[in-house]
Amino acid sequence: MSTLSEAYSDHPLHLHHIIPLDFDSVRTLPDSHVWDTSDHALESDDRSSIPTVDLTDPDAGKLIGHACETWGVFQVTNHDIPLDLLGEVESEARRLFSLPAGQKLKALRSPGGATGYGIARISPFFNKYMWHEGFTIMGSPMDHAEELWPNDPQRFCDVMEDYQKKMKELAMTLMHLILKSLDISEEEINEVVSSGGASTALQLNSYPFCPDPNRAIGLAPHTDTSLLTILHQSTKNGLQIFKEGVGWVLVSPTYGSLVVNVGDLLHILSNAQFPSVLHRVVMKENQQRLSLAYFYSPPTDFYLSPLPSNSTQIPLYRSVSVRDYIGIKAKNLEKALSLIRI
Ligand SMILES: O=C(O)CCC(=O)C(=O)O
Ligand SMILES: [Fe+2]
Repeated sequence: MSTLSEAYSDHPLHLHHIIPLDFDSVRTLPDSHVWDTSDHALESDDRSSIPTVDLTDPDAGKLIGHACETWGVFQVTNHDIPLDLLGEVESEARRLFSLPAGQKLKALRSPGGATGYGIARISPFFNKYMWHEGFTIMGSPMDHAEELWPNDPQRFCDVMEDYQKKMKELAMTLMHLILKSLDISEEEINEVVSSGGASTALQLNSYPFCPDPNRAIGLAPHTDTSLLTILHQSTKNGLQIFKEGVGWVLVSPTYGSLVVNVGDLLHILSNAQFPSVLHRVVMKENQQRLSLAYFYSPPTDFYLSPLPSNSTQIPLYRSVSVRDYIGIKAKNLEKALSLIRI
């Protein structure tokens, strides 16, 4: 079975699309990082209507299905992820990003690699750089942790592995509820969501203190490639989602709740019933912001097509393997979905 790492190795990046700026060394915003931010403050005050679903609610499945259909994003509470663990992962991420730039570069993602330290994978599609540094983990981060902390790599690994295990369970629970809401049979659900096979990645994101936040962007607008993404944000604002007919809506961090968003693969599976939500990170606060994004997808050799419960409808997308879709997205970014549209 091919892995997510192999899927990314087919699309190597240039080093200038991997190496972050040494954010501590600059006192003014370099021209390379200046964006047109004129619409960043144009936020809808519809924020209170992003649905929040209590996972212990007997109607959780229906509410989640409705949220996926109307918003493509919701917040989830009572998710069983210990708040202490969320705090520990955040503090380990903070410890990592606080290292001197030279130290972080020891764990730099390789050009054909998928894991390690580097800037956002969407960077090659933009002519300016984002005010962002990230660290990608798939399974054990031991190799990179040894480069960062030769004397004490274990603590980081233990926390990250525990978090990925719990996130995977939560992602599977959510996927079951979501697919059930589409009237998919248990058998078909188990084909998509099986504990043995999944492609997952944990992305630690840091948006460092910025000398001129009003002219910078944290993360440019994009959709996630995953089936779904589960996001924890630190206490700082910045994440906005785009809702058709409404505009950009701020998703304020709420203590203890996680943000769940539909990605491209679930959009395809739902035959476009669920929007793959466009989102971005704007620089709203004059302090570092952290987020932890967990991406959940089927195995890379899994073929996705709109699910049979939608067979009364005309399928809007052709069948595509996860690996091939990752390739199409790596080359075409936001045009990827239109390229597999029937
Ligand atoms: O930092 C955030 O709130 C969003 C991160 C994100 O969109 C991503 O990692 O794909
Ligand atoms: Fe994202």
